[in-house]
Formats: sequence, structure tokens, C-alpha cells
Amino acid sequence: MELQFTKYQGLGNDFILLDNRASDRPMITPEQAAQLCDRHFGIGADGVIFALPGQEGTDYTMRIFNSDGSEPQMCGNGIRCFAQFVAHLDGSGKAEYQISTLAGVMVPKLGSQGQVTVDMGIPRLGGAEIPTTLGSGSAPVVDRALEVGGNAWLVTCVSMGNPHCVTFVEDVEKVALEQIGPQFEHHPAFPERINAEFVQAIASNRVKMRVWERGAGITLACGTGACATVVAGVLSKKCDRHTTVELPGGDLDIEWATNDRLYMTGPAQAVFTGQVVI
Ligand SMILES: N[C@@H](CCC[C@H](N)C(=O)O)C(=O)O
Repeated sequence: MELQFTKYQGLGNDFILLDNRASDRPMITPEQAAQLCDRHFGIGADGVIFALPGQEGTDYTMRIFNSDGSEPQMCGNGIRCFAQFVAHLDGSGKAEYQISTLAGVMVPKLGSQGQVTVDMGIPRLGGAEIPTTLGSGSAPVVDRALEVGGNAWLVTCVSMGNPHCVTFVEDVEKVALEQIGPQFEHHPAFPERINAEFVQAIASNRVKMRVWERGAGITLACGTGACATVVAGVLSKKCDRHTTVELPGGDLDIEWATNDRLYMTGPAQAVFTGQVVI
């Protein structure tokens, strides 16, 4: 089968976008997606994103497979890329889309100079919702001790539809992400695995973050992770509700507004189009 694709990136978090409007099911399998994401034997990407028909009045449905073929509920950098992709496909000139995802309906707005602002919804904080065994029911998991790799870490857990474990550290550059990341991801405290964010407070409205993503490993940025970081920073009194998150791939503007919703603003860019035979 020959596939037509467009490669996009949002702060270096890169994705293969597929026009899947003709069907309600992803047009390739998780195994084929993992093959396409391979940086030596495939196109190379952190994930494959499918643009499917909308549901219950939404414009489109977004599904995504991580580079290991697992399916997460949401992707923040991915949905900014998705909004530009569908705007290009449908040529409608719409500036705002309602997008169904496995984490609920998200609303990206196309701005000027390639910027996209997304209403990312309300964070979920209960231990059972994340899920993590570090807390039960709806009680938030804030600054809880967790032993990983022989060290005790103070972690805060947040669900943005997908699960995140945020740890504030003195110096983010000193975190041995390649070693400690997989140990967080597969820790028994996280039955659905976890995205692990390590964060350094720079100022009350600026933090620096590095991420180990569930199903993808080290990436240059994570949009849901940046939202989870600001929520965790507010809950543990490390940053303001409106904070810039500095990532290896660039900056994201995150606001946890008074209506409890998170708004993320950042860039997205088409890189190239191509055909691939699978
Ligand atoms: N890079 C994404 C998150 C992608 C999903 C994540 N790896 C998971 O499994 O939950 C983002 O920008 O949010």
C-alpha cells in the first residue's frame, strides 16, 4: 500500500500526519506506525497522527500512535500540527476547530505566524484518574515521595487525558534522563505507564523542562507535559498560573485560567510531504 503523508513538527516534537477522512478507523496498524516512526528504517517521527471524521458534531477526530505503536489519549504538540494539517486539507478558512480525541473535545485556534492556541480542557488530579497507586479516589497527588533508581523524588501527578508525573529539581541538566526516564515510565506506581517531566524553576513565570515520554522516550517537547508541569508548579507553589515552559525544542506559553481550563500556545510547522510504501 502506498501512503501519502505530511511530516509536521511542533517545537521539534515530530509527527507523520495521515489523511484518514475516508474511514473511522486508523488506516495503518500500530506495528506499521512504529515502523514508519523508526529514524533509521522509516520516515522518522515521535508518532503517527490520523485525521478521521468528526463525532457528534465535531469537525474531526484525532487519533495518535506513539513511536512504539501504543495509543495515547492526547498529544499537545500533535494537536497544533493537526489543526494546521486539517486547515490545509479542507481549505475552509476556518480559524477554530472542534476536535474529538480519546481525552475529550479539544479546541485549537489558528493564529498568526504559525502559532496555534489550544483549549486543552480541565486537568484531572485524583490518583485514580491519573492513574497512580500513589493516591486513591479524587485526592490530588502533590509532592509525594517516590523511590526510583535508588533515589527519593518528590512527585506531583496530573492527567491531561494522558498521565504525567512531574518532579521539580535543582538543575534539570543534571537529570540522567536516559537512565531514569524508563524507570519512571515502567514504575509499578503507574499501571498505565507514565510521561515523566523534570522541571527547574527559573522565575515565578518561567520554568525549564525535560521530558521522557511514555511510548516515545526523550523528545524535544511535550505539550500535555508542559500543561501538567504548570498545574504541578501551581499546586506545589513553584510557579504562576501563567508560565512559559522552556523546552529543548523551544518555548510554550501555558495558562491555567480561572475557569480551570488550560490554554497552550505554541508553533506548528509542516516540514515535508511524501509517499511511502508499507
Ligand atoms: N508529545 C505529546 C504527548 C504524546 C503522548 C504521550 N507520549 C503519551 O503516551 O501519553 C504532547 O505534546 O503532548
